[in-house]
Amino acid sequence: MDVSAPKSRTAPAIPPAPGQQPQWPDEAARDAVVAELRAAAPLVFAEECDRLRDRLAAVARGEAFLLQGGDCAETFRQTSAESVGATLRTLLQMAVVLTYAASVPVVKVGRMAGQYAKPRSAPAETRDGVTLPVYRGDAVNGPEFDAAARRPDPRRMRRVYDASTTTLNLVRALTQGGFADLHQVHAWNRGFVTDSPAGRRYEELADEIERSLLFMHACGVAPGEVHAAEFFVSHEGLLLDYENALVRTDDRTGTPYASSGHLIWVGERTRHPDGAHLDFLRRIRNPVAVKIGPDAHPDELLRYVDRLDPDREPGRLTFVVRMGAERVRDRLPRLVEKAVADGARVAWVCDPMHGNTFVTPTGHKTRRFDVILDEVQGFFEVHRALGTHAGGLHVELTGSDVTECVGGGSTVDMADLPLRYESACDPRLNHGQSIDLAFRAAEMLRG
Ligand SMILES: O=C[C@H](O)[C@H](O)COP(=O)(O)O
Ligand SMILES: C=C(OP(=O)(O)O)C(=O)O
Repeated sequence: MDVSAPKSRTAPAIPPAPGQQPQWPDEAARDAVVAELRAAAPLVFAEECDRLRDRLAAVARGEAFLLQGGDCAETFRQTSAESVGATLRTLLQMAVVLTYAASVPVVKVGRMAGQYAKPRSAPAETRDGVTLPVYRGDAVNGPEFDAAARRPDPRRMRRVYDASTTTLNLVRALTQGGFADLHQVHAWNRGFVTDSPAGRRYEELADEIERSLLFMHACGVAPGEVHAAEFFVSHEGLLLDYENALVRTDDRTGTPYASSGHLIWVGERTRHPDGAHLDFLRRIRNPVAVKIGPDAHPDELLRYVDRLDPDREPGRLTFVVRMGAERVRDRLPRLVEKAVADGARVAWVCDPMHGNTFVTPTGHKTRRFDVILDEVQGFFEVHRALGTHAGGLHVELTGSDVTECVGGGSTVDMADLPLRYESACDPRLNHGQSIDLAFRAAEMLRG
């Protein structure tokens, strides 16, 4: 069990994350749900988590690239075969673009089957003079702006478990049952807009892949390897009642694992090195990640390494950097340098979404595609200059043609935002923008 005492380090004091846990109004109901979850079957298994740790070790060593993506906030309403299938297809398409165009193995991880709880900047929101608690994700309350919906309801944690079970069932069936077969590379694009530059580029690449597969078959190479895709799920480990209730001990080793998802991360707002969320990560053997914002101090990163990865084991710890395009070139180098000098063997991944959000005069939270791309570019530049590996991308995206981020392959502009703004929380890249980003990132990776 990973509970070694951290070595002492100095780090600036950051206030402990206040208020990101719901105040459940009905404690007896909370206890009853927690008891149910404690008795429930695990959603993921220790062996699968170990396999992902091995894959992420390759990322940390510079031999592979992580693609992690999905909704900002999953919702119960969208737990459907159509929605899960569209997100999965988008991620498979992006992975194929990155693999083929940059010739690196891509580790595929969804922000799926558990991404139902959201940290928020403010505890309440006001509309037309009425103030209500903020929406904290379907795990806690409802998005509708009325007092009953916004009241935290612990029974929602049971629904998270059920929705995650359904999503995982779909993911497992789709990735193992022929849907993810590389021969379907054209079919993955069916139903999506193909007359955009990114869509056309994808179709060309799919033609090339088909020709390569035919060539391989003609040479007698067995097609078995391309029939299924290895796919993992991840979410922010925010709601500690839920996460603790789903910890299971691995029979093989007696070690605790989070059974709520393969990879669990702690977000920018709850990453206090002495806080309860870090302590949760410290107690589980899954691969774990910490989001790193622009104000992170190098000493803090060393504390994360000491706490979460005392054995400096590649694959155990990933830093997901989300600085904002304006700051990444300036602030990331000293963090990477210090961590490397300390012997950390972490994977470095870029989240180009969370540092680049702004609200339009119409009240839509959005992000500009060019700015997202600029942060990715800055992230690559920093790693190239330091001789370290730009290990992956962490993005909020969906397989639908929503209009939530502006610019990019499918040219959504500000005036389009109200047309299909469907996110329950932050703006996501739509299908075309996601494919566009994959092509651009592949160029950077190849370069
Ligand atoms: O994913 C997102 C977070 O919950 C979000 O960025 C916080 O958003 P807020 O600033 O609207 O609360
Ligand atoms: C809230 C999130 O990110 P961050 O913690 O980086 O703000 C998120 O990824 O959903």
